[in-house]
This record gives sequence, structure tokens and C-alpha cells, in this order.
Amino acid sequence: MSSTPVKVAVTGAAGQIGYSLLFRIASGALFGPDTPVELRLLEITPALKALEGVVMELDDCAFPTLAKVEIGDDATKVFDGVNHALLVGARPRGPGMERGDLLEANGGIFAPQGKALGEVAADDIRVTVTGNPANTNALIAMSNAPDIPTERFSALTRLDHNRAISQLAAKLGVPVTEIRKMTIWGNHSATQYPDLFHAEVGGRTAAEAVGDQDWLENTFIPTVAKRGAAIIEARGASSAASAASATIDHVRTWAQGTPEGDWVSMSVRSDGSYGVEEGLVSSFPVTVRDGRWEIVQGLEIDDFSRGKIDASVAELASERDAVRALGLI
Ligand SMILES: NC(=O)C1=CN([C@@H]2O[C@H](COP(=O)(O)OP(=O)(O)OC[C@H]3O[C@@H](n4cnc5c(N)ncnc54)[C@H](O)[C@@H]3O)[C@@H](O)[C@H]2O)C=CC1
Ligand SMILES: O=C([O-])CC(=O)C(=O)O
Repeated sequence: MSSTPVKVAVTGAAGQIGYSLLFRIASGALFGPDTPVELRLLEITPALKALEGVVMELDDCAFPTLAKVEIGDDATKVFDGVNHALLVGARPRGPGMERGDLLEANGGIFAPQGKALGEVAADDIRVTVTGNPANTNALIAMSNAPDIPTERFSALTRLDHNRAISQLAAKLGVPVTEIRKMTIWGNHSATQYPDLFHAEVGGRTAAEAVGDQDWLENTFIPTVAKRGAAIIEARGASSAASAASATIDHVRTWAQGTPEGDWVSMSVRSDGSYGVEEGLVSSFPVTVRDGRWEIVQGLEIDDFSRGKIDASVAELASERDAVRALGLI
């Protein structure tokens, strides 16, 4: 086992997602069995007592990879020297709400947290935003941390990516491992575009393998895009274990890379690729090597896909304008 722990901050650590996420991180799911981790857990003051209980449970697991746990309600202390920050802490939506409705309640959390990261995080800090609306919250954090390179900020669309793989695998009756090159474009919202024209199954595009444009348009896309709402409707609370699992997948891929011949979906700052306005945090197909992501280039975008991507990007631009009006960026 290497001797220097990787310091991982998790915000909203006493929440639903936190309760699934912390035990996975502590057991080595991000960096493997030979790399110890130090957890830095941020909560609001009233939740610190509950968080102490979670820490007691972490202790009771005696995880060999868990070097240390620190908790607190002061971001500049908790984020000091951290290598990864998983920004989960934010209000979840309830039935009948869109994630964008959370902007006013949650946006304010990410400006001070971005600032604190800029002041005290390690030089190699990588920031993953899960708290909704995740893309625009990542934009807020990034805009408030001008000294951190913009490519170190990301938002989670891996849950949508995993949902798309799972729905497609079920439709085709194949294992999820047969599906490659899934892409979620745009926003983590009902406007997102899960793309079957570049996904591959057994040497064909997924759209060809499905051979059913009606299913693609009227079943697949809305099922993936509205899955979060369906879970809220069924469970009475928003997805938590699957969101934690996707957060693990996202950070592990960022640290360990994408396999040859495949890519993942990550929301990152647009450089203008595929006509997505530069500066927005939008979901793209990315490959990752040596801790650096790159947007996959050269994919052909037909008129159907163009319309879907443009609609989601327009929503991101309007969220950006709203947080600008609130003075958050
Ligand atoms: N991007 C994605 O794919 C997904 C995102 N989410 C989002 O993740 C967020 C968290 O969800 P849950 O864990 O279910 O919510 P939760 O309400 O169970 O937990 C949120 C926690 O954040 C804490 N918190 C609030 N303000 C904070 C601050 N300023 N600093 C630190 N902690 C703070 C709260 O005290 C609470 O313990 C929500 O915004 C939810 O919508 C949920 C599922 C998927
Ligand atoms: O739908 C929600 O509000 C929670 C979430 O982001 C998801 O499950 O994708």
C-alpha cells in the first residue's frame, strides 16, 4: 500500500447520496486496494451530529484503505489540501419539480465552495459536481475559482450514461458490457440527449441494432431523460445509491482513464466543440488518459441529433444567464 493517502472531500456527507458514497470510497472503489484515502466531510452545522454517526459506522467497517476521516462545517478547513472534491451537498427536488427549479436554492452553495477550493485545495484538485442542477452548479464553482484550471471542473452525467446503457441492453437482450461509446449530450435535465447513433453494439451502431426509430425517439430518450422523476415518483425520494455509484464511476474514470475503444459521458467546460457555446458546462463524449479528459472529436451529427443537442444547450445558456443575474458568476 502506498503511504500517502489521496484526500477526498465530500459535501452533503450526511445526506442520502453520502450514505451510499462514503462506504464505497472508503473501501477503495476510486483508487483501488493499494491506495489509502483520507475523507474530508463537509456538512451544514445542524447535520454534523448525524454525520458523526456516519463516521462511527465508517470506523466500524475497519476498511484497510481508509486512512483518516475529518468532518466540519467550514469549507476552507475541510477542503485544505484535497485532491478530489465531490460536491454533492445540495437540496434534492421533489415531485413535480424540474432540476432547474433548484437553481435559486442551491446555486448559492457553489460560489463559496468554489472560492474555498481555489484558496486551499491541492494543486492537482479535481472537482465533480453531483448536486443539482449539476452542470450550472459546476459552472458557478468554476467561475468562483479562477486559479484552478477550468478543465479540473466537471458535472455528473454518468448516471444518465449508465441509465442509457442499461435501457439499451435490456431492449437488445445483451449484457451491458457489449455496449460501447454511449453519449449523453447537453444538460443533466429532461432536455438531455442520449445518443444511439454513435453508441456501438456488436460492431453496429446501436440505432441500427435497435432498428426502431419510434422506440428510440418516443421510448428510449424520454425514459432515460425522465428517469430521475420516475424514481422520485416511485421511491418518494430522489435516486441515491445509483447516483453514488455513478459518482464513483465518474471519479474512477477520471483517475484511471477510459478503456481503449470506448468513451464515457462527462459534463465539462465546452471549448466550442460540436457547436456547444464555449464556456458552458455541457455533457460530451470524452476519453480520459493520465487524469486528463478530451472531448471526442469528429463525430458526425445529423439533423435529428443537432436539434436535440441545440435544445439542451439552449437550456444551459438560460441557466447560465439566470445565475449571472443572481450574481453567482
Ligand atoms: N447529478 C446527478 O446525477 C444526481 C444529482 N442528485 C442531486 O444530489 C444532491 C444531493 O442529493 P441527496 O443526497 O439525495 O440529498 P439529501 O437532502 O439527502 O442530502 C443533501 C445534504 O447536503 C447537505 N448540505 C446542504 N447544504 C450544504 C452545504 N452548503 N454544504 C455542505 N452540505 C450541505 C444537507 O445538510 C444534506 O445532508 C441533490 O441536489 C440531488 O438533486 C441526485 C441524484 C442524481
Ligand atoms: O432527478 C433528480 O432530481 C435526481 C437526479 O438528478 C437523478 O436521479 O438523475
